[in-house]
Amino acid sequence: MTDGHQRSTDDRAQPPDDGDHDAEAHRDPEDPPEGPSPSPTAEEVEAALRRVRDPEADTTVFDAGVVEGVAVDDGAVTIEADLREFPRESAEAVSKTMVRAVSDVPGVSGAHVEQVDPSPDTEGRSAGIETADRVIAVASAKGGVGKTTVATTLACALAADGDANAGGSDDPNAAGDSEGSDDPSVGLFDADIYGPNVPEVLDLAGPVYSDNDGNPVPAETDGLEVMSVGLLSEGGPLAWRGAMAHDALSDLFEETAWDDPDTVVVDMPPGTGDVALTTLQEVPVDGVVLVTTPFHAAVSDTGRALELFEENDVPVLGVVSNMGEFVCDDCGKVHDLFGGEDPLEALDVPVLAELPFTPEMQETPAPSASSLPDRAADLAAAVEDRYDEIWRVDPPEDAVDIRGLDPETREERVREGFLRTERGDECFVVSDRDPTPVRSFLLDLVEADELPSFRVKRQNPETWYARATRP
Ligand SMILES: Nc1ncnc2c1ncn2[C@@H]1O[C@H](COP(=O)(O)OP(=O)(O)OP(=O)(O)O)[C@@H](O)[C@H]1O
Repeated sequence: MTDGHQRSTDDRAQPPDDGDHDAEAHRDPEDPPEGPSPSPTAEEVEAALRRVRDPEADTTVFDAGVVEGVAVDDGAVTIEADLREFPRESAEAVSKTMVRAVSDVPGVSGAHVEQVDPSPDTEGRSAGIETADRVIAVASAKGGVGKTTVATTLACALAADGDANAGGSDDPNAAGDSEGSDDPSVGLFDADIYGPNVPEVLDLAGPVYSDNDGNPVPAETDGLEVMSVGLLSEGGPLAWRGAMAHDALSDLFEETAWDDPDTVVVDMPPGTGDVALTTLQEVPVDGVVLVTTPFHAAVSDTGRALELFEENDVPVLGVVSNMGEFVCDDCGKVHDLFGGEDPLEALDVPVLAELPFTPEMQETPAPSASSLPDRAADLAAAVEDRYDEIWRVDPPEDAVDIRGLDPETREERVREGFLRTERGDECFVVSDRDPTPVRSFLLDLVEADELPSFRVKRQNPETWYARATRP
């Protein structure tokens, strides 16, 4: 991860403005070796960089102003460069060529490129996924069923909807960006650390900048903020396991500096393994969208994933049935790819969308209403409706409000409220912090092993609702 914001380029070595340094960088190969070469000077390294051409301009990377500084520390070279103007592939190629050129300088033990001048928009951010007003996870029991496709499409459609409302509605209470500006209000977090494909799907590349506190700032595409280990790992395959994966993901959840998003969509790791469980334990997920193909084996695995979410008190918003049919280009006929009865009915959750197999869904989505297929907007609308059905509840008049109270009084109020609730009815608690621990308190109180239901919802970082049904 780069930390360009914390780096000063004022003290960078100034490139020489004559050609003598080329000669300095080239030692005579006939000279007898004198043991390990000493660390080169910044000028020697710069001389090597002066031979690297800018593929976008008829000049060198130095003359084009791409290289902004060079630091040499005991043979380790840091090339400070501004590659933002290059298309992704060219940026990678230029980086590699610069590193190669520098590595040939005697005495260089290693070299890497650091992006300077981070995006200016790093002020006023807050770290941690809980700064989002709501978190929607997209999960699947099996790999390859279209989870990432659905997560990116959903995030783009929600962002496009926010933009449309922010820019085009006269209604100051319109949904979308609560500030009424066109600032990004939707984030996409790629938690699929074993196959972080989101950057590829959205055609995004690193480097990842950091804010003034050193926290990673999401990349941005047309107002959609995106964080992914794929942006941090330079695209190499990730072979993280167990604790390492857990730590990496936890850090990224805690440290990513978002710009006050209304919604963060999380592309979950496939399946119900350790990393998926970590996500559930560490992230306040307000609802999950399950993706499956309508094939009976995939659907029965999806049923197990559904149970996992329910056990963790995460409401299932519904299921997306993906790639169950395709529309023939020639005859226009819809072909059912799996046939037989629809096994999704057995899941007993709303079907939010049935997406056919279509090249349209393989295109790079963008958070723009004009470029997204109608079915993307329909999916977002179905998710919003279902979310509203579950969560947009006003606290009842007799809700137990424990905001701002000391711990003892909080306990007392919750005890009174719960014992006052009829058996089978819901007790509603409003808190200023995560009220999850209330659950075990209530279980002890009524000496039960389980509550018929217990749901926690963060309305915003200062207001949480808990709804507990009395057994
Ligand atoms: N409705 C669709 N129509 C056509 N192609 C699709 C559709 N949905 C997904 N695909 C394609 O199927 C492939 C797998 O999709 P995707 O990467 O979204 O699955 P995934 O469940 O996230 O996979 P993984 O488990 O590897 O993370 C991709 O090439 C994607 O473009």
